Amino acid sequence: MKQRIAFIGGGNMGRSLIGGLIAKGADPSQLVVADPYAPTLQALQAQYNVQTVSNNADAVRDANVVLLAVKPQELRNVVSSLQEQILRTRPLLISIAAGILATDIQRWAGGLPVVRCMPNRPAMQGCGVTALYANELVTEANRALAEQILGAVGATLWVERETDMDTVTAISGSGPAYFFLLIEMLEAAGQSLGLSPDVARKLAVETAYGSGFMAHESSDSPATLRQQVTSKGGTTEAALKHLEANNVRAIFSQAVAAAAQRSAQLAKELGST
Ligand SMILES: NC(=O)C1=CN([C@@H]2O[C@H](COP(=O)(O)OP(=O)(O)OC[C@H]3O[C@@H](n4cnc5c(N)ncnc54)[C@H](OP(=O)(O)O)[C@@H]3O)[C@@H](O)[C@H]2O)C=CC1
Ligand SMILES: O=C(O)[C@@H]1CCC=N1
Repeated sequence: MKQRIAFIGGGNMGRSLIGGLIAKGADPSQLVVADPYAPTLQALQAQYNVQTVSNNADAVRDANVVLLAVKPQELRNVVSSLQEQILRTRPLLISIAAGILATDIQRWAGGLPVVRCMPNRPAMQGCGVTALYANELVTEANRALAEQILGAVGATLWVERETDMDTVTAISGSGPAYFFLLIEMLEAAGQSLGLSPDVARKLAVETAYGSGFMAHESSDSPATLRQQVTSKGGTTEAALKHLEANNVRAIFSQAVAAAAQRSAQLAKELGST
């Protein structure tokens, strides 16, 4: 069957998924995006030639998949206001919202099955990773369809316990921001030690790219790869000793825990009523 995917929300993540799908060969005529902000729609139309509408109901009319890409705070209103229509057409609902439980979305949708997932922004370049969760209402066909869509823009995996989605969000959903911060910090450090901004940026970005690529391709663990860079009595050892002495691991672990806690808190604040 030819898919018709309606994106509700054309912001950062909606755009990343649309861009990634089109780069992987999706036919733009299969994608429609709804967003209240006209310049967002104009930019998506100009860049990807997808159909754009300002009204969510128009977007879902002929869709067999509705991909919910609005902020968690908007999700209940968005889904509830589409309930009557989607109960008639019965599309597969896929939510990428942080925190919000599949059962809550399902209830707001009048009982339709929902695949909850957590992609990340590198989906835009086709190298994202998405963890998916499905409860018992979701059929094998629903699972296969969700996996096909998210799998077009990167790796996919399923988690069996919904509570794991909070951790997933903290690791891979938010994760690109941690790596971007590291790039920013390397760049700033290079500049403060006298490199020009261009040189510092290029060194930081290329190093992140090369390291990520190497970690992806290598059969060695990240720890082994790190050790291979760290010559005894050398420069890397000096840097890593400083980081370890200042509790970099504990700080990082606490930061990731804070993200996971926020995901769980979003579910409580915005759902389950
Ligand atoms: N950013 C990321 O890296 C990731 C985000 N997510 C999840 O994706 C979702 C979207 O995040 P993100 O793209 O960053 O957020 P953005 O704010 O960039 O995008 C959300 C878009 O939805 C639009 N919008 C607001 N209200 C409605 C509505 N009623 N109907 C249709 N569209 C609406 C917004 O318009 P306007 O700006 O005018 O309000 C905006 O363009 C969130 O739930 C987030 O948890 C998941 C993985 C990664
Ligand atoms: O920061 C957020 O809440 C969203 C979810 C994961 C990435 N961005």
